Amino acid sequence: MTKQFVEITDVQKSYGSKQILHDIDLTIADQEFLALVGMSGGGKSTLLRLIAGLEQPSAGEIKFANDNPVIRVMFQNDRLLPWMTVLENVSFQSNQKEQQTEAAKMLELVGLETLASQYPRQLSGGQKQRVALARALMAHPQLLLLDEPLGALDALTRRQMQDLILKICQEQKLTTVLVTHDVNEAVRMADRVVVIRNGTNRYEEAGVSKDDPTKVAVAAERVLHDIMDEETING
Ligand SMILES: Nc1ncnc2c1ncn2[C@@H]1O[C@H](COP(=O)(O)OP(=O)(O)OP(=O)(O)O)[C@@H](O)[C@H]1O
Repeated sequence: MTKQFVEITDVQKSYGSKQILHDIDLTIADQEFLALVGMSGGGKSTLLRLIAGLEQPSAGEIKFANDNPVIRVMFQNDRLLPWMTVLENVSFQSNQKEQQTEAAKMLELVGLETLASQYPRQLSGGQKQRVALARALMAHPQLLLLDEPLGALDALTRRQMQDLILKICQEQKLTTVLVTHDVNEAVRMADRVVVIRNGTNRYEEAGVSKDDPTKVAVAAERVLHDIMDEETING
């Protein structure tokens, strides 16, 4: 049987009297790559923040298979510190030799070893996101949460980053949750695509062959249709 990593039961989240999420029931398997898609404002980022423990559910529970799992979040905004070099951003400016060696290793993993002494302003958007990824990996997370991390990138860089993230998640045996507006990206990257609709997870699409563009396109169209299918929502 597949090992579970996160079990989300009957979760609800409200801000004041405004209910954002309800009846969220979702299990994420160990080393699974899950994508969350849905209408803008539908609560995807809220769910990610709940999983990250940055916020608490109003009701229900989120349980992890092991105590105190190491979780890191990567956002659309790279959140790099402009006055620090790439290496310092990744090593948290630690002068400890071990920390620096580890940071250099992480930079190599994301293909940026030659840019260690540059400053964020000298980097392209894609390179900055690689630094952000290296920084997230420094903690050796078991769960990597990606909140639209590639949203600001051009199509080609975005595709390269998708491949890099997939490769690293596989190599590092990470459990990953990706929030994205891009349904094609979700279908292409994830083992499972969950649609958040009307405040809950009502629809799931299993991953398709990532190397078959036709299958990806067909599955993406199906997911898109489901996100927008008002009749099904009300029915
Ligand atoms: N701290 C907060 N206080 C009050 N309302 C909030 C707060 N955070 C989010 N919301 C509201 O919750 C709803 C869901 O927001 P969320 O960012 O989770 O959606 P999303 O699906 O990630 O949207 P998008 O795809 O546009 O990023 C929105 O209506 C938003 O205004």
